[in-house]
Amino acid sequence: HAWGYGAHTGPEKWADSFPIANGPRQSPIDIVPGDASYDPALKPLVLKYDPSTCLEILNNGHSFQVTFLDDIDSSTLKDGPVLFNHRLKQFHFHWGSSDDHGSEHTVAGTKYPAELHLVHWNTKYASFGEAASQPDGLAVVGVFLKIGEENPNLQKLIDEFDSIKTKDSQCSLADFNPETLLPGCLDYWTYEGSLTTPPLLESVTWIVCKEPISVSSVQMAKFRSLLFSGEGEAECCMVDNYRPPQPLKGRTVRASFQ
Ligand SMILES: NS(=O)(=O)c1nccs1
Ligand SMILES: [Zn+2]
Repeated sequence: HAWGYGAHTGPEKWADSFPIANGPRQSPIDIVPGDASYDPALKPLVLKYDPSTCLEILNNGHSFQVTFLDDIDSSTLKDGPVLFNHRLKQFHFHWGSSDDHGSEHTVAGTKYPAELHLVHWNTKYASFGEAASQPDGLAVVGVFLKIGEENPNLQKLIDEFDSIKTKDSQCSLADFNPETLLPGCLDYWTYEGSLTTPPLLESVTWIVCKEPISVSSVQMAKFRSLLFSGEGEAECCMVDNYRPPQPLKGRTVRASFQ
């Protein structure tokens, strides 16, 4: 039966179908700033996004996701810890059932109410699918959400939720600029990890921003009004769609800042 976040399908069960769940470079992790090593050779992140490449917003039964046209180099990630150009494929979120938890990465044990993932693939490969099977195939930028001021840019996505309430629903989304979801400061931690959802492939260079963006408690409640369940099925609120931190297994976390 398909993977999920419920008692019988959740992260503790994923290894049954995806044994890499117990692999050497799994994500997320608890980032301990005191243990991270500042690397002066790390370049600033260069993120250039083109809003016209935004295609649609969808509910895939695990999260809500905004997908981008990735057949040309119009929304890209360069520099930072990566050696090659990467193209934006999609972004999505993970969140909790209340404001005191929900992020996947944690910072010295601190949990945020949600975490944004901007998923990019290395254009030295032909497609996302091929890149996802390579150790240097993907680069995911993680941004924490912290309870505070209402976020007008997130609100543009929340305003579409009535159209994507149930699993496998989608609607078109034009001219959304993901740059509006980035924090002002792009200081980051970086480490070699994996997808945090099955198939848990160990192909991700993680780039986790130190500075969170804001979200209001009311906006978080609207995230929780989405459903894991499909139309006509018993309603199951989309909450706690996060994997907990995994063993570091000797990996080094580098910091782009002192
Ligand atoms: N949560 S994640 O960004 O690691 C991801 N999982 C599957 C595709 S992208
Ligand atoms: Zn994710």
